[in-house]
Amino acid sequence: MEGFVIAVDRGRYTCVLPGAGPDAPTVTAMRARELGRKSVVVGDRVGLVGDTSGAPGALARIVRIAERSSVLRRTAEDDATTAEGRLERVVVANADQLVIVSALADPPPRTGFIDRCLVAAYDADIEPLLCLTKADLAGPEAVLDYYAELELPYVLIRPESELDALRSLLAGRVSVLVGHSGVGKSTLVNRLVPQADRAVGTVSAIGRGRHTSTSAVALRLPPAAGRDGDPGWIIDTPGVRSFGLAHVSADSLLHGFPDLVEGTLDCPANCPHTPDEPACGLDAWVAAGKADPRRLASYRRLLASRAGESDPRGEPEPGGERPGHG
Ligand SMILES: Nc1nc2c(ncn2[C@@H]2O[C@H](COP(=O)(O)OP(=O)(O)OP(=O)(O)O)[C@@H](O)[C@H]2O)c(=O)[nH]1
Ligand SMILES: [Zn+2]
Repeated sequence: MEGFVIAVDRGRYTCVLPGAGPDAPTVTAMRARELGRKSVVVGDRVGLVGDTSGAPGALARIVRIAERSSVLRRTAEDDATTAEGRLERVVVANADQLVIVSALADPPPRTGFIDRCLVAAYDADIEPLLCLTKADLAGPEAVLDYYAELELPYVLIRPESELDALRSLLAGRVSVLVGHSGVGKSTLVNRLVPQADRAVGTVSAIGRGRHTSTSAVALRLPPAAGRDGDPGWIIDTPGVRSFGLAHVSADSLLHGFPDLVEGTLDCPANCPHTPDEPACGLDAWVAAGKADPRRLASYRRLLASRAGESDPRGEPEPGGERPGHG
C-alpha cells in the first residue's frame, strides 16, 4: 500500500492512503528496521505493509520511502563553521510551494526573514508564495517595493476577505506554511481548514515544553465550492520559526536574490561577494541602480551570518531595516 505521511509523533507516523476519501480512517505506522537510519518526515510517500485497516490499535510498517521531489531543510544555526551549525534537519518532503506568511503590521514585516525563506525555497526547488496578512492594518506597498525586481507571487489577507485567490494557488499542490509567531498563520490555517482547530493567539511555543505540537502537520484542504479537482494540502510548521542556512552554499544563497545574480557576472573567479572584496561586481551593480541597495545588504547579512561573523541566530534584523525605512 502507498501512504502519504501527514504527521509524525514519537516514532509513530500517521498516514493517509491515496484515493481514500477525507473521511477514511488514517493509518498509524512505525518504521520497519530495514529503513536503517533514513528519516521519515511529513510529506513523504511511503510503502506500507501490515495492518493498514486504520482500525483502533492497528499498526502498519513503513518499509520504503519514495524518492522525494523536493526536500525542505533547515539548520539549527547558520554557522557552517560549527558542528551545531551544520546539524541539518529535513523539515518537509515533496512540497511544491513554500507559503511565507508575513503580517503587514503587528508584527511589522521582516524582509530579512522573508529573504531567508526565499533562499530556503530556491535551495529546495520549491516555489515561493508571499502571503501578506493583516492587510486591514497596513498596505503592502513597502514590502512589494522591496521585491519589485522579483516576480514573486503574493496574496493579501484581511479578516473578512475571500480566500479564493489563495485557494486557487493552493489547489492540487502540497504547500508548506512558515511564519513568525503572531503573524496570523494559525488564524489563516483555521480559515482554510475550519476543522483543523489550530490554537490562535497562543503567543509562542518558546519557553514551553518541547512537546507542545512543534512538529509539522499536513492538513487536507476542503473542496472549494464551484471547483473540481484536488483542493491540495497545506503543511503547518509551528516549530519552524526561522531557517538556519548553514547547509546552503554561498553560491546557492545568491539564488534567493535573483535580482543580484547578473551583478556577479563580472566578479573575479571565486569572488566571495563580501563587502571587503574590492573587485566584487555587486557594489557597482547597485551603484548603477540595477538593484536595491537594501537587497545587497540583506544578501551580505546572510553571507556574514553563515560565516559565523554576526548574529548566528539570524533572527530579526537591526532596527531601520524594514521596508520603507532603509
Ligand atoms: N487585524 C488583524 N488581526 C489578525 C489577522 N489575522 C490574525 N490576526 C490576529 O493576530 C493575532 C495572532 O494570530 P495567530 O493566528 O495566533 O498568529 P500565529 O502566526 O499563528 O502565531 P502563533 O499562534 O504564535 O503561532 C491574533 O490575535 C489574531 O486574531 C488579520 O488579518 N488582521
Ligand atoms: Zn562578487
